[in-house]
Amino acid sequence: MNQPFSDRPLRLGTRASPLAMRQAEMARDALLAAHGWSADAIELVPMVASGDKIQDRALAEVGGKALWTRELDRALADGDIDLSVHSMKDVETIRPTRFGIAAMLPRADVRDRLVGASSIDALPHGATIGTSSPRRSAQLLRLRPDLKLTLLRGNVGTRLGKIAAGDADATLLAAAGLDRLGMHDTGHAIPLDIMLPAPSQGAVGLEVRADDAHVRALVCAVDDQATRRCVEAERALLAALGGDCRSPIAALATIEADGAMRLRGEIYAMDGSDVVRTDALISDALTPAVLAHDMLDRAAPAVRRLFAG
Ligand SMILES: NCc1[nH]cc(CCC(=O)O)c1CC(=O)O
Repeated sequence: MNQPFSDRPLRLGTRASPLAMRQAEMARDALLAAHGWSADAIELVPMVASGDKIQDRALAEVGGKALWTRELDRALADGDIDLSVHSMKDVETIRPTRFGIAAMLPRADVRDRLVGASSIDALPHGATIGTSSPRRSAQLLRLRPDLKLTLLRGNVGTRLGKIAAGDADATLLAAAGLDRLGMHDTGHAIPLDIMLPAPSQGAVGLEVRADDAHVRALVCAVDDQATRRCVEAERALLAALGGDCRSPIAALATIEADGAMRLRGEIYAMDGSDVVRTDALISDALTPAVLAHDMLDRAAPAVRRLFAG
């Protein structure tokens, strides 16, 4: 088959931010290559998400991850687009059952990068860090209680501009986003043993209507199974914790040399004063949900009350 439909291109919906557009192009290129289609077989449909219109308040205050997916969801449900491309990190753990993630692209660098200093240790005493992420705030305060946190929102480019303008001394950004925007030399990667990423960081997902077997089959061709397994485990941990984008939670699953899956997770008190960690090989008995419940059992009240699990 040398085209997705006999009479029209495949319509791929995306947020309109530069990073989202770049990720949509990656998804498009992967689909074109997998099927040997010519460029006109796929049409990109950019949509402005409500989350992109709200720049002045903490995202957490105004309604969570649905802000990033609402417009795309409506277009997908209505058939205006055939699939939507998401940063998996921004996708709610519980999605409408009428949709399904049919593929994940190979995962990028999962680490965070510090922009404005060469390392967390090198930050001056009392430095101001701009972020809107409860996870990054808690992790930074855990390492450096002297740091001041200030809200920094907007697209990657906007945030970098605010650092350059002196709104804060430094910020943390996902290496994946910087790399995809061609900013390979921006910032300094924080080692994973110092800072664990957000669940799903660095993964791009392609979502389809669950009842659309034709598009699902087309999209499955670009699925990276190792990425999918790992991201599903991280999302299962997040779901069992009852966490959302307001919860200070980090998680990373990796496939070990022998094929076993290692899952690391951390939940924090908002001010970093407390942390509960897990680091285990996943098995039939030791599932992400079991690890989540064990973490909550061990958590002090200040941590546990942040989670609904
Ligand atoms: N919440 C915004 C967001 N969603 C996905 C990424 C980066 C790309 C990724 O993690 O896959 C970013 C920016 C950031 O955290 O620096």
